[in-house]
Amino acid sequence: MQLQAQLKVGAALLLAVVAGVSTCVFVGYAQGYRQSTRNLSTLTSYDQALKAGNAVSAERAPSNILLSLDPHATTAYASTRSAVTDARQRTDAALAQLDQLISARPQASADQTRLGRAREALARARVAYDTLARHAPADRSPQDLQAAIDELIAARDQLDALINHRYDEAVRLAPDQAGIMQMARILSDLREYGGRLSSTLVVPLSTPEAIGPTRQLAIASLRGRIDELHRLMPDRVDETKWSNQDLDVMRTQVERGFFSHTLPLIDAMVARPGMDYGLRAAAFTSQVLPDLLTMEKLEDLFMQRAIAQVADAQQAASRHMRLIGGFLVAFFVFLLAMLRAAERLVILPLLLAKNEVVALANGDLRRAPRAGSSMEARALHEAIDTLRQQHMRSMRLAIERDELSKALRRQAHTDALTGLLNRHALEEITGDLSAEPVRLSKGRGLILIDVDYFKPINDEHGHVVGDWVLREVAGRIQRLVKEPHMAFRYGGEEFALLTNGLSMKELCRLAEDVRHAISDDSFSAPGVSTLSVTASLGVAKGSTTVLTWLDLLNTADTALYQAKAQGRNQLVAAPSSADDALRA
Ligand SMILES: Nc1nc2c(ncn2[C@@H]2O[C@H](COP(=O)(O)OP(=O)(O)OP(=O)(O)O)[C@@H](O)[C@H]2O)c(=O)[nH]1
Repeated sequence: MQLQAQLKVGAALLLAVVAGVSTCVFVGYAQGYRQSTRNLSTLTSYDQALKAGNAVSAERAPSNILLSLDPHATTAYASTRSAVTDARQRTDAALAQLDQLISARPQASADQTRLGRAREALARARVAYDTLARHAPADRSPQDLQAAIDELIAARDQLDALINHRYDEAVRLAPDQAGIMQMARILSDLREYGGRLSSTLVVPLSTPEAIGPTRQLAIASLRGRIDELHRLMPDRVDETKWSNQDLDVMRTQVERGFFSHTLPLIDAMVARPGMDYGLRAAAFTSQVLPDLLTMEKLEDLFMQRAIAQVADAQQAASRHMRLIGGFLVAFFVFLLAMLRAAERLVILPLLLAKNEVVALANGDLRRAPRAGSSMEARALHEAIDTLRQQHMRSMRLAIERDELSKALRRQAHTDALTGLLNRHALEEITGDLSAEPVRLSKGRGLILIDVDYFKPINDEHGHVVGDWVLREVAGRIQRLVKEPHMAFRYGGEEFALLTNGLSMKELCRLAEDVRHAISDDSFSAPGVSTLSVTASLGVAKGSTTVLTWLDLLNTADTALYQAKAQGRNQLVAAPSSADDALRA
């Protein structure tokens, strides 16, 4: 596999492993996020149920005050009426918000039924209150007053069922928050029971009338329940890790207000003999209300803390998810950048270096484009440069060797005196004449040229002049020979002219030209004024009877011998066969 492909596979595997591990961690955080989102939703709907309960409880105080006021005589009535309207609006808004929250939850129908019942009871209670409020205080019977209060309590009871259900679900889904939710529940119940307790005194205080045994029993039951919840409170607060300065301050206010002021006040009023309670209903309710609201605030503070903690957990999970997502993207980008860098810094330089080496091996000595500036890439390029230099040296040596061998070959085939090809060169063409005869093409022709009476030239003028004459003769022959014909010094004062493609007639014409070239112009060798030189020529051509090189040489030699014998300075052409003669 190529390095590039290997890198890509490696990067893909690495990415898969990192993505796998990150996904596992991501899934963990995603579950945490989902869990905290669900917890948040559960806590929010539980909190809203408590708020709706508190709103219904809170509606009772101005409503009860209203029932102690004269609709015609007091300005207090109008302001209380307005407070009732505000309280009802707050209740309706809280119930509407609760409705919205629970309808978004799974299996909402049971809670919606409970909410519907609470609304119906609330509507009945409001009608009862409004009817009574229109009458003068003297026309309001204690029974009707109690009935209206009971109807409002019934509305709160309907909500209690819903609060219980929200509480159960919240504890089931978010057991971590169970302590705080229970604490909020206790405070909500305390606020409600405290409100109910003070409501039990509204009728006696408004009418006024004595607290009868049934009411005594109800008051005792509520006091018992309140004491029980009060006993539970410290444990719950200690168990939770929610205690901090704000909560402690408010908790102290609740203790000082509700438990040390309101309850003793109620106890004292209940304990008073006769119908002189010391306080009218409106004043009593106004005194009690702030302590109840402090409890409501404490409960709200607990819930807000719980919600804030879950929201923190949700945000932390979301932050971690984003962090992992970001890490994955960054890692992917990093891998991509590494791959690119590897391509640019390693693979591309390697590929280009490979191409350069291949080109070098194919004889291309040019410097190819290169990439990479790393130490390793530079070392590779230096190695290629060294290779190139060695390659150039070897090529130079090869060329020199080739030229040398060509020169040697030329030298071996050249006659040193005349510069013509020598006999050895002729034998390269004819082959070894003493060995197996080599067949000859019919187009081949041979002219043997022998200088006449050369020995006397040597003898008379010396060898230097003899050499000079030989060179001059060779020059005159060479000037007449054109490609593809070739001239040789055959030996001593004898020359050979090997032709190709000439007819016998053309061959004879060439031989005649050679003879004239030697004999027509006298030679003026150094130290010798004029010197007449002639030559005898024997001409032969490949034919049906002259089949081999040996035949051709022998035939030309015989013809030359004949020319010498016939008086020299002439040419003799070896006779051809009849067919050949015809073609010639
Ligand atoms: N100067 C010189 N003489 C050479 C060379 N090679 C051969 N000779 C001489 O050439 C002469 C040849 O003489 P012969 O064979 O008797 O022939 P010729 O004198 O030319 O007589 P014919 O061929 O019969 O006309 C000899 O004296 C050789 O020494 C050479 O390279 N230089």
